[in-house]
Amino acid sequence: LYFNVMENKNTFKFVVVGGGIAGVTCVEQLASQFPSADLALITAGPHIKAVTNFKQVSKTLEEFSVEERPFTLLEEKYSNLTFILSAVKALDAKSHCLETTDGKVYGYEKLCICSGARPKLFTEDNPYVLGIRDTDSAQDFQKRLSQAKRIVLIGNGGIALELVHEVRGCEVIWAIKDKAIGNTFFDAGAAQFLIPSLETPKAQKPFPCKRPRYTVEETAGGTHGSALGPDWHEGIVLQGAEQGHRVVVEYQCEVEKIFTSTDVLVSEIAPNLETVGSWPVYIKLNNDKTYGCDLIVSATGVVPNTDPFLHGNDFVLANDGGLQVDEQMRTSELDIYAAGDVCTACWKHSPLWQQMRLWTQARQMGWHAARCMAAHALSESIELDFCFELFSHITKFFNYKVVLLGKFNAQGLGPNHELLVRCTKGQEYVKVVLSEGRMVGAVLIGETDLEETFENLILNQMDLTPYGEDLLNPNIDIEDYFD
Ligand SMILES: Cc1cc2nc3c(=O)[nH]c(=O)nc-3n(C[C@H](O)[C@H](O)[C@H](O)COP(=O)(O)OP(=O)(O)OC[C@H]3O[C@@H](n4cnc5c(N)ncnc54)[C@H](O)[C@@H]3O)c2cc1C
Ligand SMILES: NC(=O)c1ccc[n+]([C@@H]2O[C@H](COP(=O)([O-])OP(=O)(O)OC[C@H]3O[C@@H](n4cnc5c(N)ncnc54)[C@H](O)[C@@H]3O)[C@@H](O)[C@H]2O)c1
Repeated sequence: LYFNVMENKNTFKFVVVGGGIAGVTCVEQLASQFPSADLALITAGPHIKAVTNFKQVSKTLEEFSVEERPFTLLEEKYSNLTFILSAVKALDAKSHCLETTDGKVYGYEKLCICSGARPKLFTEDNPYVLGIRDTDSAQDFQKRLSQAKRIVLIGNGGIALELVHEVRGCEVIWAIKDKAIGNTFFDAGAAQFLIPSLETPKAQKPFPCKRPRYTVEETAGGTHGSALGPDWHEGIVLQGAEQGHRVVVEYQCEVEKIFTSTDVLVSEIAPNLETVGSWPVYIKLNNDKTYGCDLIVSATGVVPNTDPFLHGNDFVLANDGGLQVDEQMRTSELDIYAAGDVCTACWKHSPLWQQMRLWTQARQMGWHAARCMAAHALSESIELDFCFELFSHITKFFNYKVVLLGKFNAQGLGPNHELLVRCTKGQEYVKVVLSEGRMVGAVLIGETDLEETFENLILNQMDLTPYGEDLLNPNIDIEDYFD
């Protein structure tokens, strides 16, 4: 790729691509660190994601709200920041130039790519299969759900856990590959604790839409801005066509075939079909069950948005399709950094940290990338931030507070670990992962109040062998114990 309009290009000291949490955190940090340098934020939609109410809960645990705001607020705050509302369509890493879909070319001294990720649907181009990613897709889902009597949900991670709890007035067939629900966050024990909540009727509550727009295709076509309705912050109610709430979990199965009754004679493909009705679409699972339904939701993970940046350049990609970054958030191309969902952390991780594509990590990476870009611009160096020492995440599933610390699912530990578990039905589930007597991870569900103490025990790697099972003894005030 060669940009022959080089002499007319606008050049900035720093350019950040993407108005999600990673990009906004990165550009804000740069703007305040270099108040007189020219900076640009290029993003495909008119709204940006802002981190608000940031609270450092403990050394590594953090909580914050995410608000969608018009970009003008950023421009008003930082006089040295230019906001470019367009999508990047090409990059020439050698000449340090970007081209946007409106044909303009911008030069940079240092660039940070924060273009996020998009849903990885288990099947493409099927009008009955949808993914949830942003306001548009969540509202599309809401509309189609309002006419639906039955939906099939594929996937067993964060989105599936949230949806299965929020959808009302519609039967949900939840088909998962695993033996237990919520495999990206929980083990079978925690899943067992949560299962009763699947059937518990709950008060109607809006489903939070947490995602900005994802893709270039949607936004560059000129439709941007139309999707974000006034009720964005109110969330949306996920109500089906009927009353009640029923979830059927189909364990250890995968999708074999999707078909409509016009495709073939349903009875030939699915002789075991229990409910022969006229459904718009049918889904055959490899456990020999077939369900008719109104729509299928694919909550099967994400794929990094790297396409516009790759052609003609030499980025090294990780197995998950992310741009590989080192501990300074540098990609393999000179002066190009990446942060958030688009990148894959390829440095030698601390034994207690792993990457998960989450808000918290998007914020941390955006912030760290900005500090590295700033340091390198001044020919200084910088160390990996402390937040990458220990994985920590606070969230909510099925209305329970959930805290995950370190190797919470004994990831990568092989047989070399033991578990301590304490569980009070309907109230709390506490699991501790120990390796050679040291705490290396924990799952805390409910109001356990243990997060800070456990975080300290994980960080200081104290030998806990002498305490044995007392570690989780509810009659011992563990905080006092370790003071
Ligand atoms: C439904 C849902 C619920 C979630 N819930 C949680 C949760 O409860 N807790 C949690 O920690 N995480 C949650 N996540 C994950 C979290 O939202 C992401 O990890 C995080 O938002 C990633 O931020 P990001 O800035 O890297 O990317 P994104 O937020 O995806 O932002 C990418 C930005 O880049 C722009 N862009 C893309 N391509 C281009 C281009 N070519 N040119 C210009 N701009 C471009 C986009 O318009 C967008 O502004 C959830 C995700 C989903 C989908
Ligand atoms: N509260 C939270 O922390 C929260 C909530 C929602 C989403 N998120 C994040 O948002 C992102 C997207 O969420 P998600 O739930 O789509 O992704 P995820 O990575 O959390 O889960 C993907 C799930 O899909 C399954 N899967 C993958 N391919 C499949 C296939 N072909 N057939 C059947 N199952 C398949 C995986 O086994 C996994 O259970 C993730 O990064 C997630 O961590 C976080």
